[in-house]
Amino acid sequence: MKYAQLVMGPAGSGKSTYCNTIYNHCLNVGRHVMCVNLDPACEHFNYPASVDIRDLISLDDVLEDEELTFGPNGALVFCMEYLTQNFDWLHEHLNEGEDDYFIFDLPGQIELYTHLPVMRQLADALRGWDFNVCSVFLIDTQFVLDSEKFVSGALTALSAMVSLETPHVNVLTKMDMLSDENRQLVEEFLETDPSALVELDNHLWNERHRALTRSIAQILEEYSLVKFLPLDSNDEDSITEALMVIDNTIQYGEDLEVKDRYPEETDDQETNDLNL
Ligand SMILES: Nc1nc2c(ncn2[C@@H]2O[C@H](COP(=O)(O)OP(=O)(O)OP(=O)(O)O)[C@@H](O)[C@H]2O)c(=O)[nH]1
Ligand SMILES: [Mg+2]
Repeated sequence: MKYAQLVMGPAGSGKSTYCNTIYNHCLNVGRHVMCVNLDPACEHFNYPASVDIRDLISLDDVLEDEELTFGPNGALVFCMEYLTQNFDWLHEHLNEGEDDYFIFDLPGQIELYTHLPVMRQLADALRGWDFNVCSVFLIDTQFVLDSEKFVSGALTALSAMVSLETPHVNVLTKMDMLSDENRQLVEEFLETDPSALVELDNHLWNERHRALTRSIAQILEEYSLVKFLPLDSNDEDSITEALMVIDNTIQYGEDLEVKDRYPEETDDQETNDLNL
């Protein structure tokens, strides 16, 4: 088997930073993972990319083409559709071997996940090449502090989950940016459920639409979409914990000894307990 994390989420939610954080963490613990940039519009990222879509097609290629007349969003969709027509290129460049683990940095345009088929086609192609695929949906922690934003972020995550049909993990990014007070609020939220969050908020819109938000919260609970992993990229323990949940979701290392998965942590009882 081979393994793939599809890192998705709204623009600016921290996808490229997450890829870099996981890459560096794995490097530090002696574990081999590879990053793939599939954002044709990106200008900069810090991880070394094993494959970069811009070698196939970049947003600028499309915007500068005299025969194509797209704005930036149409051009991005064009690039992603071009990728789906050139999956052979991707497969050849991944050149994956047994047990290889890839992290895919994806674009932030949300329509790519919610109602265009390209991401589903990518997930299907990877599954066809014997990858275990897991969607890692990133949401900025600020969203959780505001129930309207939370409902909208969670529904987008749900929509991606339903359309991709991959195992799915939600990650709350930028935990390091929270004040102590807000961090406590988020931690309380992680232990409660969305309906409690909706009840807590006395915003005017929410007062008027309480029945609607309550129903939405109920749907989120029924789909078990209430599980959010907090990630503080400055805290190694937080990264280790989030990665462990994602690895379990992706079924990484079920055949490997714990010592091979976490080379420096074989004596760590907590690690062993969590993987039983
Ligand atoms: N403090 C802090 N800032 C973060 C974190 N993750 C991302 N950022 C910042 O948020 C901004 C967006 O991060 P990116 O990683 O580029 O987000 P992205 O989702 O890849 O963005 P797009 O590719 O444009 O959709 C950058 O300024 C990052 O430095 C984090 O964990 N903590
Ligand atoms: Mg990015």
